[in-house]
Amino acid sequence: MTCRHTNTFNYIVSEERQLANSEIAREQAYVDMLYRRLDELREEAAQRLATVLREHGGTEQALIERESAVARYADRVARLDAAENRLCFGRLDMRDGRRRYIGRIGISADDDAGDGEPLLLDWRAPAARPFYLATAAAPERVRRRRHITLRGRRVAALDDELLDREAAGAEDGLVGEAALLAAVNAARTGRMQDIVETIQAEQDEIIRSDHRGVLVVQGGPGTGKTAVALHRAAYLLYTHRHLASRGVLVVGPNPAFLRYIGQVLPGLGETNVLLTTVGEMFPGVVADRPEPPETAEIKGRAVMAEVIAAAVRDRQAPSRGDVEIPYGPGTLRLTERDCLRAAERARAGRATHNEAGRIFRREILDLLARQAAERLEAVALDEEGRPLDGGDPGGGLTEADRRALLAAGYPAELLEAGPGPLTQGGRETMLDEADLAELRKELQADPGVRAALDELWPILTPQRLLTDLFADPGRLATAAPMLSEQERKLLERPPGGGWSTADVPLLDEAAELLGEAPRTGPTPEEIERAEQIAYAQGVLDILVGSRSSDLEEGEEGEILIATDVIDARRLAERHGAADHRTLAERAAGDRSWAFGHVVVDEAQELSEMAWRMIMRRCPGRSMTIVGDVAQTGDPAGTTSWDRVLRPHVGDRWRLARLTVNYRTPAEIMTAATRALAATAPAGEPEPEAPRSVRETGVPPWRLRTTPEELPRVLAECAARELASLGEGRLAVIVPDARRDELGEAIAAVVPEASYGAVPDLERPVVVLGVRQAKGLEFDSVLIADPAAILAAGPRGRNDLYVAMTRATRRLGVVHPGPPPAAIAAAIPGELG
Ligand SMILES: Nc1ncnc2c1ncn2[C@@H]1O[C@H](COP(=O)(O)OP(=O)(O)OP(=O)(O)O)[C@@H](O)[C@H]1O
Repeated sequence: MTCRHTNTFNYIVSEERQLANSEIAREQAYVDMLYRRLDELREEAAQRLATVLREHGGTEQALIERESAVARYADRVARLDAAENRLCFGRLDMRDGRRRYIGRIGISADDDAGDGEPLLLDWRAPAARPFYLATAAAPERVRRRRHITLRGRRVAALDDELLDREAAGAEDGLVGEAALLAAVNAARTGRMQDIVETIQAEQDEIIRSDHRGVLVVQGGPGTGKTAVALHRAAYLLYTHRHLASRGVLVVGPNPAFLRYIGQVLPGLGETNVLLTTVGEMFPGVVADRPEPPETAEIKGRAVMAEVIAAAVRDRQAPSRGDVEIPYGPGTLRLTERDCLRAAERARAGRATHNEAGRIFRREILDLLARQAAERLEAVALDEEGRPLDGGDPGGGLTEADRRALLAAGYPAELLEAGPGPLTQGGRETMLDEADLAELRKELQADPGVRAALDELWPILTPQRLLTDLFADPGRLATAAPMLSEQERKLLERPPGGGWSTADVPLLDEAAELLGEAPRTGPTPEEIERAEQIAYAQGVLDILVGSRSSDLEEGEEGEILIATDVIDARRLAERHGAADHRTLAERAAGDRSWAFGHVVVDEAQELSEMAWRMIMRRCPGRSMTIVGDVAQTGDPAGTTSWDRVLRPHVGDRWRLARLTVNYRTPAEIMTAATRALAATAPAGEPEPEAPRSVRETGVPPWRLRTTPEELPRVLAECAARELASLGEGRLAVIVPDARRDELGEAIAAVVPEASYGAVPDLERPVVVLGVRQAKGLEFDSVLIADPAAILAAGPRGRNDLYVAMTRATRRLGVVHPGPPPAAIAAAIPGELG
């Protein structure tokens, strides 16, 4: 399918014609009025914000109200600022003669009245919907749809479609062809743009879907999956305002991609959104450790959940025979049965490992305390149970006992006379409950006992669990008998060296089972809070000091002063305890944050373990999942939506499809599909290629070189492409393993080139490893050494397909030696 211009009228504006064109002048007047109103609203919101920021004091309730007003007005200011660029982009002329202007936000003449005809409709409002849906075949009471192009605050062009059947004769469903073509043909900037002006009907359907559960959007390259997912997030935040308090999580494939899409939602005025990669989802962990793909693949398997659970269990009173603990002058003994029984009790409540550990330790300390108590008595009583110096056993220890016990190394506190006798073995003992509690405390502080307890049921952080597991083949063998020896070998590694992306879902899984580890020291927040309280105390001291110096001696104060009604803690709360972090910042630091909606982009890349982690972030299972199983590059990634989703939502998910490619011209799309088909394993169905929205008449090309010459030839090609590109961006996509080497060679010839772990996508040239190119797009793409991309792993063919479909205009391939079959099939002729 290609665009036609049957029923559109374009008003192309040059400086001279602009004034002459009465239509444009009329629209300009309307747009001027909208911007005046926008300025007024901004001014109002900024003033309100400034006023609440100036307020202080008052009750706790007033503080809370003030905080929420600050957040509300700051949000409003951000929204109004975001609307500046292309405030209004459309007009609908309805059959009944009414007009609706469509824009980035809704604006009415009187903001407080809330009724009356709006001056501008938010693109997400139901009344704006015909702008995206109306066609000549189904005009939805629309007579004319007008696209208004603004440059700054000036109307630069108008593009009209008349939606009556006679004028139209159109039935292929593309809406606003001229505006759409202008958008898809525009030079790329390295940052994704929003598509509010040209959303197509099949996309609108998904963006506004009222499906509350899991919505999967499957579509080929360039069909707007990312764009649709982001616009859906903006739509949901607008339509269901309560979502803003839980926020929306967007999970993308890599940091470069997040930067690429990073401004779309703020540009739509939505800020309660956290963008993240899987590797960034465990607070406090930076997942930058490289790892062989085979290891990552094993770590991504669902069975690793069982491995982690077994690894945790293996740390709970492992049966290693009786335990002897040196204590005081003797030894305490725990039998294996004692330990197992305590472990059973600890596990009975289905508590997390660290919570259950508290129960286990209490049980064991009880046992040890009783043993120690018996030993105490043995020292203090003769064989018949009589006190050594004739004292009364029920009445506590005599002075002589005390001296003997102190000399034997028993703590002095225990030898204080307790409140009453304790029965042990049917007879009264010298020690009562308070003594036993004291003994427990002593035991707990004893290094020998602590070491034994740590061995039997250590307090574990996820990091410690995984470090110990991977560092110890014995532990691995116990926890992962379902893996082969060779697979376990791939998991082994010495402690230290940081974390890989595939470790992150395992850490998260472990955190679920372990629960919070009791902290040994204060958190930075607690330290800050203590400082706030100390400061507040200082303020109170000054107040009290000055107040008392005003009073005569003995005079009672009648005037209420601060300390009469408030203490330091509450004063600190009033002035410093408000959490000023944005919702996204708070959510990013909190592993247990439950998001209102989760968007997963390039979802085919996620491993089964990563899905488990993401599902935990969204207990309500309100999700938009977008991806393309034909683009799966990660060996642990998805080949079937049903397979990955079934364990989490059964069959309660819906599939929507996108079929039109807005990025890749037909010539390139055909080549990419041929390359994919040429490498298809036997029995795999023909890949379904999305229909490109346009042809460019520029065929992809390929050039043969030698392995030695590749860096030089590639750099020369990059320089040539850049020169012919003018505005726009060029990507050189290379095998992952050669990214830096080839990046350096290219940068030596083309100094504008950026490469590295997080390259600057706004530079004219960027060199990317093939996995970094996921989800991105460029005006021109050069692919280097396709054979190495294909050979890099089991999903090499998908990676090559992704690389080929990143281009919006031109594609070239440079291959050392003969082309691999996929490239020969895709691009038959070689450049001379
Ligand atoms: N309705 C539209 N109007 C204008 N541009 C659009 C429209 N839909 C998509 N596009 C553009 O098409 C390009 C591809 O969109 P997007 O990146 O969302 O596709 P995708 O399906 O996620 O691609 P891939 O899976 O290959 O990464 C983007 O430049 C996007 O802005």
